[in-house]
Amino acid sequence: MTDPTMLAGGPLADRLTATVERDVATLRNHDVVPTLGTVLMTDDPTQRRFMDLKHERCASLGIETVRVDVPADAPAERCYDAVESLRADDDVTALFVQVPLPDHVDEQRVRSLVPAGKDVDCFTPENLGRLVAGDPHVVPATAAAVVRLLAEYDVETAGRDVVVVGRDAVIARPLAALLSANGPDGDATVTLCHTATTDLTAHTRRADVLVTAAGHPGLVDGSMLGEGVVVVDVSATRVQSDDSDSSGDLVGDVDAASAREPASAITPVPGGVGPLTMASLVRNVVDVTGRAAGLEHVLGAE
Ligand SMILES: Nc1nc(=O)c2c([nH]1)NC[C@@H]1CN(c3ccc(C(=O)N[C@@H](CCC(=O)O)C(=O)O)cc3)C=[N+]21
Repeated sequence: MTDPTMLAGGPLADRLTATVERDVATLRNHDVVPTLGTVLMTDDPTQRRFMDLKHERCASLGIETVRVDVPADAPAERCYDAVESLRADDDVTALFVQVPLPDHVDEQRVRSLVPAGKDVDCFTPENLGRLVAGDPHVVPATAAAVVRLLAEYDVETAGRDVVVVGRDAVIARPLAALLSANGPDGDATVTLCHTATTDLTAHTRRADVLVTAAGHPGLVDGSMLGEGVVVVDVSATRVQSDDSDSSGDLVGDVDAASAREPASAITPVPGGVGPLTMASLVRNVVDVTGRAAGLEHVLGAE
């Protein structure tokens, strides 16, 4: 058996990021400063680290940031107020709310508080609706990352069976809409599997392309895969490694060791979808900023 192709996201992410860097400079030459406002409401160190990475990346590209962190046990109003303050701040050109939010926060209310024109994650009802209708204003960073990765490695989607494990509104559902849309990078037959799916293996075994976004390490192993499947693992869960001094390893939902045998291609975790998610997010920051300033035409195509 030949080893599977490694679907590394880094090289494409670097190319995409280079175009973002040029566009930031172009916008600044037009006196427009791309500025990302973020809201994070969690005590989870992994989620905090993801947010740190976003701010570091923005800083390195010349994108300003305004960061609002709310403790996980604070009243929900603190979260709504944070979004409203960034909404009202004219210097903030782009807005990102990291999920998951605590259970006592009404996520649907938060979605409605984000202005569609500042939304960089297809979080608002309007932008989600446009995406499902086939006219996206902005594509969620993670879903965009998966589509870009499949295109980069010439993984055909037309007419093929794509099985997505997950049903959330930031990754799984938008991704299903994109991959089943009429046209390039679409035309797939998409199945969404989730915690109420009775026989997960029956679905994963017949997948041509399997996308996992459940956040459950080990949920899928090699025995659940069909021969030649392309595996895209979106999840990145931090687990304690044997080395108790380390902060732990990032792992996906798929047991990579046993998946190697059947898979024809597989994403590494980390180094697969993650770097492309970051690049897609900063791409969106520049796009919504340019659009709001009427400078869409000066931004370089990717
Ligand atoms: N509304 C919303 N949209 C999101 O897109 C979203 C979110 N909420 N909540 C949290 C997750 C997590 N996320 C990541 C982004 C980049 C990396 C990334 O850059 N990963 C690198 C490095 C990881 C590391 O070194 O820790 C890699 O996988 O190679 C990972 C994870 C976006 N998320």
